[in-house]
Amino acid sequence: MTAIEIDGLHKNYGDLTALDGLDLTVESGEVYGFLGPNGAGKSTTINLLLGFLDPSSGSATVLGHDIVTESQALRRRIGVLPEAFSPYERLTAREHVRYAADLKDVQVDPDALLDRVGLTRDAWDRPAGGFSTGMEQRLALACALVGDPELLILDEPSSGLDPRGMAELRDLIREESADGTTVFFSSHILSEVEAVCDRIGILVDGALVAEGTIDELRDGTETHSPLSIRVDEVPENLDLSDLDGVASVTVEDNTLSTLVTDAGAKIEVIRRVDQVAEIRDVISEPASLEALFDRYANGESLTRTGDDSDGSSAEVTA
Ligand SMILES: Nc1ncnc2c1ncn2[C@@H]1O[C@H](COP(=O)(O)OP(=O)(O)OP(=O)(O)O)[C@@H](O)[C@H]1O
Repeated sequence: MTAIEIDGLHKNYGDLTALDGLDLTVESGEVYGFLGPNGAGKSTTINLLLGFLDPSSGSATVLGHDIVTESQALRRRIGVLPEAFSPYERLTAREHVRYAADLKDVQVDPDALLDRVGLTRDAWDRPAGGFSTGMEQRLALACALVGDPELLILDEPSSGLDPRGMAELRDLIREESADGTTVFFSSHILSEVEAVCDRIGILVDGALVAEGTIDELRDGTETHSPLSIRVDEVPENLDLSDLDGVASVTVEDNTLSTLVTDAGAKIEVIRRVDQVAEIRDVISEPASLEALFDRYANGESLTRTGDDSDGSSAEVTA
């Protein structure tokens, strides 16, 4: 079954096109990471899905409900963590959760939910006006979980959370997913969604530029992976310029650091170096997630390690 079906969605704010014909499908039970740089249109998409905005054109359904004509019915079945959650200053944490339950017309055990999101017991009966950003975010998450929703829509859920809070959030998403809940969450950090998402969609300028598992995204574009080779002594005039797929080479002490596009290029580099020097160690790493995201989101070329200005490394012909 399909949890979210978006078909040619456009949203204009005056002359500005925020969504430019977005097509996207999220299957029931999936954890879908909705990635994009600032201003890509992630929050606009979420606000449209929740019926808070009307599309300029196109259509979408959430749990089978049309987002324009059936938004009230669908909101009862989903849990939402909005981008800018701002608690009622005078209401306590417990009162917030009870209020969220009243809105959905469901029974709730506030203590169990507040405990689950890691809000410490001493904060449960304090007015939320004095909460830190991280506490506010945990409270928002507790409210989103009210009524055991079939679909969780989380807009930048880790903002304001410290590393421990982010790890707990990942655990919570995994638990919800194991229970069969569909999770759709937005972020602009690929490493954050990579740990929990089945699939990732990358939104740029209001349209998807890539979609798939992290491995599919890696296979779908040319990214540069670091390969370092430590040798007994780096020979002078080492020239790798004729090798395909070698983006850059730098030397620091006895280590050659290269950026290469594929496994074939790695092997060629190692062979060439092996002919002229004694190899002591080889370290090969996958392309960084940041590089992968940049590649899709900004079409940016990768940072070249030979650009060091302090003179500690030198560029070799590549
Ligand atoms: N109410 C509005 N009126 C006018 N323009 C808007 C409005 N809301 C959003 N925009 C513009 O629409 C575009 C998409 O914004 P949106 O907030 O959806 O992006 P986003 O991907 O969620 O960004 P961020 O990661 O910064 O939250 C941006 O150019 C933004 O300035």
